[in-house]
Amino acid sequence: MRMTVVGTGYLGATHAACMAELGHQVVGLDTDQAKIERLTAGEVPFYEPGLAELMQRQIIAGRLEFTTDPARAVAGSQVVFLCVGTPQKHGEYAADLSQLHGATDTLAPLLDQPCLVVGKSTVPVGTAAALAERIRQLAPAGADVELAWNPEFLREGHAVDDTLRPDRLVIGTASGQAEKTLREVYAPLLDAGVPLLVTDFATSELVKTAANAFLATKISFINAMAEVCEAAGADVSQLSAALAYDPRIGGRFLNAGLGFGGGCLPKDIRAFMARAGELGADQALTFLREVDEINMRRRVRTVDLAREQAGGSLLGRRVAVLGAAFKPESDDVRDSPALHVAAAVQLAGAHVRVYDPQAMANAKRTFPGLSYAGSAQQAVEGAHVVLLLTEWQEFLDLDPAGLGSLVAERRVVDGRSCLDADRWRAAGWTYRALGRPRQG
Ligand SMILES: NC(=O)c1ccc[n+]([C@@H]2O[C@H](COP(=O)([O-])OP(=O)(O)OC[C@H]3O[C@@H](n4cnc5c(N)ncnc54)[C@H](O)[C@@H]3O)[C@@H](O)[C@H]2O)c1
Ligand SMILES: O=c1ccn([C@@H]2O[C@H](COP(=O)(O)OP(=O)(O)O[C@H]3O[C@H](CO)[C@@H](O)[C@H](O)[C@H]3O)[C@@H](O)[C@H]2O)c(=O)[nH]1
Repeated sequence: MRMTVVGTGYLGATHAACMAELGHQVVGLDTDQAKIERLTAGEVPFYEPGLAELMQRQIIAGRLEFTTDPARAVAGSQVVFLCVGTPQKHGEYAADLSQLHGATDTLAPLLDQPCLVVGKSTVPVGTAAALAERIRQLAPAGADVELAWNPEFLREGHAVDDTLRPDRLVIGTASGQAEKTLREVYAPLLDAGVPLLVTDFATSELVKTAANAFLATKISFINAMAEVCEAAGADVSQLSAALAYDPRIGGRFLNAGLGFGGGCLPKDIRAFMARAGELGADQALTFLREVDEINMRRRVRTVDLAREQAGGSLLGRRVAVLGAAFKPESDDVRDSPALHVAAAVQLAGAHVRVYDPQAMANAKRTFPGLSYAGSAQQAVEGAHVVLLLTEWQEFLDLDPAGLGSLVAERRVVDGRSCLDADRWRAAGWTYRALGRPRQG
């Protein structure tokens, strides 16, 4: 099937390559000329394991191409996926839908043949219904251009696998024809047993925001427990491990630490609250404000721990920050807790040096005022405190004894509770982690 993927960022580039992998003829469209040039050359403009190889294979096979030309992109397409960004509005909780409206206003007038537009971006409930109406008005093919909503659940760092082997597919549509088309698009996945749920527009939009709200709540729940553990002298890592044995609770998304960031969870729970308010259902989601606040307090508490480790003041102290990405296996620094903490520690008067295996370029662009090192070893040289803020495998593999010979003082804050505390203590380090006792 010939299809267009509009927006070739973290979601769209992955989706385009994976649709080609399923055997479709795919054109990726973006307004960013530089991005399209890199993609055309088979270069993925961000770090996502396995994506470059897949993309290059599909380009060579002639199933995948990229363009900035909207008319060329949609010519002859039976399906147009919308994968543009829906960031948080500046200074507000609500989602900024301008990319979505911009893409629709450009593309709909070009749709003069029957086709299916499929929204994948994360949107406030009610967006799809309004967009369907707008597309019908603008498209020369009128009612022959249908809309379906097909939210995406992929995680960065696992994007290819999550797209080719999703837990489920959700399709919001009122049209039997739209469902039939999407069943064809995803036929190899459905044949492999991936569950498909067909809902109305509103439910499909809500499944996505509810899923992210639940995940954020689970993380903030365990981080709230970490606060109590700190007050009571208990250990949140042991608590979480014990809770995980109950299959009704489960151990995933129960890692206490610096909390959630990235281009999805923080902005999605805020947009969800804003939309619920518009619908008069704001009371239903007041707990998400607490979820957000618990999460942001983890960043403040990490700076406090750094200060404690520095002997009461960060002024003039050298602090190494290991990690800049919002999570490992990604170069994404959108709302990165690691960089937030690094900037706050610098603001408190410390000399900060940051290192990340993949996110250096994005970090430098976003926080040009921070200093950066070329390796973990370079970052920790002469440091009074080491902050581990993103749990890259490279950092878990560090030898605490070897690292200890490079620092001025062996003091570490494990912001992700991911290091072997006993091993670090045995190598002479003062080890601190959120929600865990000083010793033991
Ligand atoms: N990143 C993820 O892991 C992920 C996962 C699931 C859902 N989502 C959702 O998917 C959407 C996209 O997220 P992302 O992380 O890929 O964002 P992104 O910012 O990386 O990518 C968006 C892309 O859209 C392009 N764009 C903007 N306006 C355009 C237009 N008019 N025509 C063509 N291209 C245009 C931008 O240049 C950019 O390349 C968001 O709604 C997000 O919430 C993201
Ligand atoms: O136990 C945990 C698990 C995660 N995190 C943090 O939570 C954030 C988000 O992690 P993750 O959900 O793995 O990353 P994303 O790639 O942002 O994926 C989320 O957001 C996407 C965009 O909406 C959805 O598609 C995914 O299903 C959803 O998991 C990161 O900062 C993690 O460090 C924790 O602090 N503790």
